[in-house]
Amino acid sequence: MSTFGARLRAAMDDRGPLCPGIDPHAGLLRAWGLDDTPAGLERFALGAVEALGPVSSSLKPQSAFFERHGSRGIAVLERVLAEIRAAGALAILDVKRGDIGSTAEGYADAYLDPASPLAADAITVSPYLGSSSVQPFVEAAARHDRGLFVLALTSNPGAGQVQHARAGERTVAGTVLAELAALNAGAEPLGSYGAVVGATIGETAEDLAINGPLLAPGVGAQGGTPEAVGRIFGDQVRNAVPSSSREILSAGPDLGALRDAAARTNDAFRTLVG
Ligand SMILES: O=c1ccn([C@@H]2O[C@H](COP(=O)(O)O)[C@@H](O)[C@H]2O)c(=O)[nH]1
Repeated sequence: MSTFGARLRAAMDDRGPLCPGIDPHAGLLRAWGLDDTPAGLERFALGAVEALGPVSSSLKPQSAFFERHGSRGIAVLERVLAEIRAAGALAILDVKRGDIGSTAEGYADAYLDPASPLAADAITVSPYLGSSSVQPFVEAAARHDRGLFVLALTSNPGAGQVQHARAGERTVAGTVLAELAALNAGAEPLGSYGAVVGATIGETAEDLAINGPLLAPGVGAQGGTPEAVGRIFGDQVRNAVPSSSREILSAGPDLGALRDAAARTNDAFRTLVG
Protein backbone atom coordinates (compact mmCIF):
# COMPACT_ATOMS: atom_id res chain seq x y z
CA MET A 1 0.00 0.00 0.00
CA SER A 2 1.25 3.53 -0.72
CA THR A 3 1.71 6.03 2.08
CA PHE A 4 -1.16 8.16 3.36
CA GLY A 5 0.53 11.29 1.97
CA ALA A 6 0.79 9.74 -1.50
CA ARG A 7 -2.84 8.54 -1.40
CA LEU A 8 -4.08 11.94 -0.29
CA ARG A 9 -2.03 13.78 -2.96
CA ALA A 10 -3.45 11.54 -5.69
CA ALA A 11 -7.01 11.85 -4.38
CA MET A 12 -6.82 15.67 -4.12
CA ASP A 13 -5.39 15.96 -7.63
CA ASP A 14 -8.22 13.75 -8.90
CA ARG A 15 -11.26 14.97 -6.91
CA GLY A 16 -10.20 18.35 -5.53
CA PRO A 17 -8.98 19.36 -2.07
CA LEU A 18 -12.23 19.83 -0.11
CA CYS A 19 -12.72 17.55 2.88
CA PRO A 20 -16.39 17.81 3.89
CA GLY A 21 -16.90 17.19 7.60
CA ILE A 22 -19.56 14.82 8.90
CA ASP A 23 -20.74 16.47 12.11
CA PRO A 24 -24.19 15.13 12.96
CA HIS A 25 -25.23 17.88 15.40
CA ALA A 26 -28.64 17.30 17.03
CA GLY A 27 -29.91 20.49 15.32
CA LEU A 28 -28.83 19.23 11.90
CA LEU A 29 -30.57 15.89 12.47
CA ARG A 30 -33.76 17.81 13.25
CA ALA A 31 -33.27 20.05 10.19
CA TRP A 32 -33.08 16.88 8.08
CA GLY A 33 -36.39 15.69 9.64
CA LEU A 34 -34.63 13.04 11.73
CA ASP A 35 -34.76 12.21 15.43
CA ASP A 36 -31.73 12.75 17.63
CA THR A 37 -31.34 9.00 18.11
CA PRO A 38 -28.88 6.37 16.85
CA ALA A 39 -31.33 5.57 14.02
CA GLY A 40 -31.47 9.27 13.02
CA LEU A 41 -27.69 9.49 13.29
CA GLU A 42 -27.31 6.49 10.97
CA ARG A 43 -29.67 7.91 8.31
CA PHE A 44 -27.91 11.27 8.44
CA ALA A 45 -24.32 10.06 8.39
CA LEU A 46 -24.80 7.36 5.76
CA GLY A 47 -26.79 9.82 3.61
CA ALA A 48 -23.93 12.30 3.83
CA VAL A 49 -21.41 9.63 2.83
CA GLU A 50 -23.64 8.47 -0.05
CA ALA A 51 -23.81 12.05 -1.40
CA LEU A 52 -20.27 13.20 -0.72
CA GLY A 53 -18.07 10.09 -0.64
CA PRO A 54 -17.91 9.42 -4.41
CA VAL A 55 -16.98 13.05 -5.20
CA SER A 56 -14.61 13.93 -2.34
CA SER A 57 -10.93 13.19 -1.85
CA SER A 58 -11.53 12.80 1.89
CA LEU A 59 -14.29 13.06 4.46
CA LYS A 60 -13.85 13.99 8.11
CA PRO A 61 -16.30 12.43 10.57
CA GLN A 62 -16.27 14.16 13.97
CA SER A 63 -16.13 11.41 16.58
CA ALA A 64 -17.87 13.49 19.29
CA PHE A 65 -21.23 13.40 17.50
CA PHE A 66 -21.11 9.61 17.26
CA GLU A 67 -19.81 9.06 20.81
CA ARG A 68 -22.72 11.05 22.28
CA HIS A 69 -25.03 8.22 21.14
CA GLY A 70 -23.05 5.61 23.09
CA SER A 71 -22.23 2.17 21.77
CA ARG A 72 -24.85 2.40 18.99
CA GLY A 73 -23.26 5.65 17.85
CA ILE A 74 -19.85 3.99 17.73
CA ALA A 75 -21.35 1.18 15.64
CA VAL A 76 -22.62 3.83 13.20
CA LEU A 77 -19.14 5.38 13.10
CA GLU A 78 -17.66 1.99 12.20
CA ARG A 79 -20.08 1.75 9.26
CA VAL A 80 -19.40 5.32 8.21
CA LEU A 81 -15.65 4.69 8.10
CA ALA A 82 -16.19 1.56 5.99
CA GLU A 83 -18.58 3.34 3.61
CA ILE A 84 -16.19 6.28 3.12
CA ARG A 85 -13.51 3.85 1.98
CA ALA A 86 -15.98 1.97 -0.23
CA ALA A 87 -16.78 5.29 -1.94
CA GLY A 88 -13.10 5.75 -2.78
CA ALA A 89 -12.49 8.61 -0.35
CA LEU A 90 -10.01 8.80 2.51
CA ALA A 91 -11.40 8.81 6.05
CA ILE A 92 -9.90 11.45 8.36
CA LEU A 93 -11.33 10.77 11.81
CA ASP A 94 -11.40 13.89 13.97
CA VAL A 95 -10.77 12.53 17.50
CA LYS A 96 -8.00 14.88 18.73
CA ARG A 97 -6.36 12.22 20.87
CA GLY A 98 -3.24 12.71 23.01
CA ASP A 99 -2.16 10.93 26.21
CA ILE A 100 0.79 9.41 28.06
CA GLY A 101 2.76 7.05 25.84
CA SER A 102 1.29 3.73 26.98
CA THR A 103 -2.29 4.98 26.60
CA ALA A 104 -1.49 6.71 23.30
CA GLU A 105 -0.47 3.26 22.03
CA GLY A 106 -3.99 2.05 22.83
CA TYR A 107 -5.55 4.92 20.93
CA ALA A 108 -3.18 4.35 18.01
CA ASP A 109 -4.24 0.68 17.89
CA ALA A 110 -7.90 1.73 17.94
CA TYR A 111 -7.71 4.24 15.09
CA LEU A 112 -4.69 3.36 12.94
CA ASP A 113 -4.40 -0.44 12.98
CA PRO A 114 -6.34 -1.73 9.95
CA ALA A 115 -7.50 -4.70 12.05
CA SER A 116 -9.55 -2.34 14.24
CA PRO A 117 -13.19 -1.68 13.29
CA LEU A 118 -12.54 2.01 14.00
CA ALA A 119 -9.49 2.28 11.75
CA ALA A 120 -9.29 5.46 9.67
CA ASP A 121 -6.82 6.60 7.02
CA ALA A 122 -5.73 9.42 9.31
CA ILE A 123 -6.69 10.93 12.65
CA THR A 124 -6.31 14.27 14.41
CA VAL A 125 -3.88 14.25 17.35
CA SER A 126 -3.24 16.77 20.13
CA PRO A 127 0.45 17.42 20.91
CA TYR A 128 -0.14 19.33 24.14
CA LEU A 129 1.17 16.55 26.39
CA GLY A 130 4.51 16.99 24.58
CA SER A 131 6.22 15.35 21.62
CA SER A 132 6.65 11.99 23.37
CA SER A 133 2.85 11.65 23.57
CA VAL A 134 2.64 11.94 19.76
CA GLN A 135 5.40 9.38 19.15
CA PRO A 136 3.20 6.24 19.48
CA PHE A 137 0.88 7.69 16.85
CA VAL A 138 3.82 8.46 14.56
CA GLU A 139 5.10 4.90 14.88
CA ALA A 140 1.68 3.34 14.30
CA ALA A 141 1.05 5.58 11.29
CA ALA A 142 4.39 4.54 9.77
CA ARG A 143 3.72 0.85 10.48
CA HIS A 144 0.27 0.89 8.90
CA ASP A 145 0.70 3.53 6.12
CA ARG A 146 -1.73 5.85 7.86
CA GLY A 147 -1.58 9.58 8.49
CA LEU A 148 -1.81 12.11 11.30
CA PHE A 149 -2.98 15.70 11.56
CA VAL A 150 -1.38 17.28 14.61
CA LEU A 151 -3.05 20.38 16.10
CA ALA A 152 -0.79 23.36 15.39
CA LEU A 153 -2.81 26.55 14.79
CA THR A 154 -6.43 25.70 15.49
CA SER A 155 -9.45 27.67 14.32
CA ASN A 156 -10.97 28.52 17.73
CA PRO A 157 -10.70 32.15 18.90
CA GLY A 158 -8.65 31.42 22.07
CA ALA A 159 -6.11 29.18 20.40
CA GLY A 160 -3.28 31.72 20.44
CA GLN A 161 -3.15 31.68 24.25
CA VAL A 162 -1.25 28.38 24.09
CA GLN A 163 -0.20 28.03 20.47
CA HIS A 164 1.42 31.48 20.11
CA ALA A 165 3.27 31.21 23.44
CA ARG A 166 7.03 31.15 23.11
CA ALA A 167 8.87 27.92 23.82
CA GLY A 168 12.57 28.77 23.48
CA GLU A 169 13.33 30.18 20.03
CA ARG A 170 9.99 29.16 18.55
CA THR A 171 6.35 29.45 19.46
CA VAL A 172 4.55 26.31 20.62
CA ALA A 173 2.89 26.02 17.19
CA GLY A 174 6.23 26.64 15.49
CA THR A 175 7.76 23.76 17.46
CA VAL A 176 4.93 21.43 16.36
CA LEU A 177 5.36 22.50 12.72
CA ALA A 178 9.15 22.09 12.83
CA GLU A 179 8.81 18.56 14.24
CA LEU A 180 6.36 17.66 11.47
CA ALA A 181 8.73 19.06 8.83
CA ALA A 182 11.48 16.82 10.21
CA LEU A 183 9.20 13.76 10.09
CA ASN A 184 8.23 14.52 6.48
CA ALA A 185 11.73 15.31 5.21
CA GLY A 186 12.40 13.69 1.84
CA ALA A 187 8.91 12.17 1.51
CA GLU A 188 7.46 12.27 -2.01
CA PRO A 189 5.07 13.38 -3.30
CA LEU A 190 3.84 14.40 0.18
CA GLY A 191 4.59 13.35 3.75
CA SER A 192 1.98 11.61 5.89
CA TYR A 193 2.36 13.79 8.99
CA GLY A 194 0.06 16.75 8.60
CA ALA A 195 -0.79 19.79 10.68
CA VAL A 196 -4.13 21.34 11.58
CA VAL A 197 -4.05 25.00 10.60
CA GLY A 198 -7.47 26.62 10.82
CA ALA A 199 -9.02 28.55 7.96
CA THR A 200 -9.84 31.36 10.40
CA ILE A 201 -6.41 32.23 11.80
CA GLY A 202 -5.72 35.26 9.61
CA GLU A 203 -2.17 35.50 8.40
CA THR A 204 0.63 33.66 10.18
CA ALA A 205 4.36 34.16 10.39
CA GLU A 206 4.84 30.43 11.07
CA ASP A 207 6.59 28.31 8.45
CA LEU A 208 3.91 26.05 6.95
CA ALA A 209 6.35 24.34 4.55
CA ILE A 210 6.26 20.99 6.35
CA ASN A 211 6.08 18.86 3.19
CA GLY A 212 2.85 17.44 4.56
CA PRO A 213 -0.88 18.06 4.30
CA LEU A 214 -2.39 21.06 6.10
CA LEU A 215 -5.92 20.35 7.32
CA ALA A 216 -7.83 23.64 7.38
CA PRO A 217 -11.13 23.35 9.27
CA GLY A 218 -13.27 26.42 9.82
CA VAL A 219 -14.47 27.03 6.26
CA GLY A 220 -18.09 28.21 6.20
CA ALA A 221 -19.81 28.29 9.60
CA GLN A 222 -16.71 29.62 11.40
CA GLY A 223 -16.12 32.30 8.77
CA GLY A 224 -13.22 30.80 6.77
CA THR A 225 -13.32 31.45 3.01
CA PRO A 226 -11.26 30.34 0.00
CA GLU A 227 -9.71 33.85 -0.11
CA ALA A 228 -8.67 33.57 3.54
CA VAL A 229 -7.20 30.12 2.92
CA GLY A 230 -5.25 31.56 -0.02
CA ARG A 231 -3.81 34.29 2.23
CA ILE A 232 -2.97 31.96 5.12
CA PHE A 233 -1.29 29.22 3.11
CA GLY A 234 0.41 31.28 0.39
CA ASP A 235 2.81 29.07 -1.56
CA GLN A 236 1.74 26.05 0.51
CA VAL A 237 -1.88 26.25 -0.65
CA ARG A 238 -1.52 23.15 -2.83
CA ASN A 239 -1.06 21.12 0.36
CA ALA A 240 -4.10 22.64 2.07
CA VAL A 241 -7.05 20.34 2.81
CA PRO A 242 -9.89 22.80 3.48
CA SER A 243 -12.70 21.40 5.59
CA SER A 244 -16.27 22.54 6.14
CA SER A 245 -19.01 20.74 8.04
CA ARG A 246 -22.15 22.64 9.09
CA GLU A 247 -22.33 24.92 6.06
CA ILE A 248 -22.33 22.00 3.61
CA LEU A 249 -24.45 19.64 5.74
CA SER A 250 -27.17 22.26 6.12
CA ALA A 251 -27.85 21.92 2.38
CA GLY A 252 -29.43 18.50 3.11
CA PRO A 253 -31.50 16.38 3.45
CA ASP A 254 -31.74 16.38 -0.33
CA LEU A 255 -28.61 14.45 -1.32
CA GLY A 256 -28.32 16.18 -4.70
CA ALA A 257 -28.41 19.60 -3.01
CA LEU A 258 -25.82 18.39 -0.53
CA ARG A 259 -23.54 17.21 -3.31
CA ASP A 260 -24.02 20.53 -5.19
CA ALA A 261 -23.12 22.56 -2.09
CA ALA A 262 -19.91 20.57 -1.65
CA ALA A 263 -19.11 20.85 -5.38
CA ARG A 264 -19.40 24.66 -5.25
CA THR A 265 -16.98 24.89 -2.33
CA ASN A 266 -14.63 22.32 -3.81
CA ASP A 267 -14.57 24.19 -7.14
CA ALA A 268 -13.69 27.46 -5.38
CA PHE A 269 -10.68 25.75 -3.80
CA ARG A 270 -9.68 24.03 -7.05
CA THR A 271 -9.58 27.46 -8.70
CA LEU A 272 -7.38 28.71 -5.86
CA VAL A 273 -4.89 25.87 -6.27
CA GLY A 274 -4.90 26.32 -10.04
O1 LIG B 1 -8.87 23.77 14.62
C1 LIG B 1 -9.85 23.03 14.46
C2 LIG B 1 -9.76 21.65 14.49
C3 LIG B 1 -10.87 20.91 14.23
N1 LIG B 1 -12.07 21.48 14.00
C4 LIG B 1 -13.24 20.60 13.74
O2 LIG B 1 -13.70 20.84 12.41
C5 LIG B 1 -15.13 20.84 12.39
C6 LIG B 1 -15.63 22.21 11.99
O3 LIG B 1 -17.01 22.22 11.80
P1 LIG B 1 -17.80 23.44 11.13
O4 LIG B 1 -19.23 23.04 11.25
O5 LIG B 1 -17.35 23.54 9.70
O6 LIG B 1 -17.47 24.65 11.91
C7 LIG B 1 -15.58 20.41 13.77
O7 LIG B 1 -15.69 19.00 13.78
C8 LIG B 1 -14.41 20.81 14.66
O8 LIG B 1 -14.28 20.01 15.80
C9 LIG B 1 -12.17 22.84 13.97
O9 LIG B 1 -13.25 23.42 13.75
N2 LIG B 1 -11.04 23.59 14.20
